[in-house]
Amino acid sequence: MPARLVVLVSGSGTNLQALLDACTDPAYGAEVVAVGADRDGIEGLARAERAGVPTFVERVGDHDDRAAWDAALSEAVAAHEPDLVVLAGFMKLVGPAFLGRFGGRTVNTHPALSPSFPGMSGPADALAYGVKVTGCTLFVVDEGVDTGQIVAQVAVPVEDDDDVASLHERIKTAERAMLVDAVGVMARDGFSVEGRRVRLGSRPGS
Ligand SMILES: Nc1nc2c(c(=O)[nH]1)N[C@@H](CN(C=O)c1ccc(C(=O)N[C@@H](CCC(=O)O)C(=O)O)cc1)CN2
Ligand SMILES: NCC(=O)N[C@@H]1O[C@H](COP(=O)([O-])[O-])[C@@H](O)[C@H]1O
Repeated sequence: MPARLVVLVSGSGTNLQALLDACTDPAYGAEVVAVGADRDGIEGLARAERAGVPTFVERVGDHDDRAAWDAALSEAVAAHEPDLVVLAGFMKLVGPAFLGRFGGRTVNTHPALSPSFPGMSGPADALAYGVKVTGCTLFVVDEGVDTGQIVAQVAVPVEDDDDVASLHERIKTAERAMLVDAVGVMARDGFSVEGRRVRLGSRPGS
């Protein structure tokens, strides 16, 4: 049985598209069973619809408070019975209700080499700092901001003439490959977390 993925997005969804494309190969070992978002009208949702994948939207403003939103998001995700939840450009912090249900099996892709440059502007912060190498990180989501245990990282050079857009595009090319590779291994072979360390391929027989 392929692993069931629920993917959460807030924007253009190119990382989601990479997963959708990978999942067309049965050997990949996973299927995207639903795509959720915190806002309407984004290309990420359109990509899911074109692929025939069910979608849902939970907007913070439609709920009494952040905790109610977090609970509603958790319910919407749970309805699709995921094995793994992938935050792929999802620009909201998930909270205690979500992590109580999906903690340890939710991963987020981030456009910087953690623990450097957490938050919503990783490429801009790396450029402003003047680093010569940045990259992308896939990590297991915890209650902090980009503090979870690291599953995979790929380094990306910063070029002298980069602006934020050119640097972010170079990172995103590496990020899509990293995401597809790591999620595929997690889906096929399992993973375990011991302290800060993530071990891939911990399923018996893998
Ligand atoms: N509990 C966690 N949730 C999420 C994490 C995480 O590490 N722990 N990673 C994020 C993605 N992220 C950057 O990597 C990130 C996303 C959003 C924010 C943030 O402050 N968002 C604001 C709203 C901004 C907006 O709507 O445009 C908010 O949540 O109120 C910081 C970091 C995925 N979630
Ligand atoms: N802090 C979260 C964050 O910065 N996320 C980043 O948003 C982009 C989404 O691209 P996509 O919508 O084309 O997949 C990705 O680079 C992702 O890492």
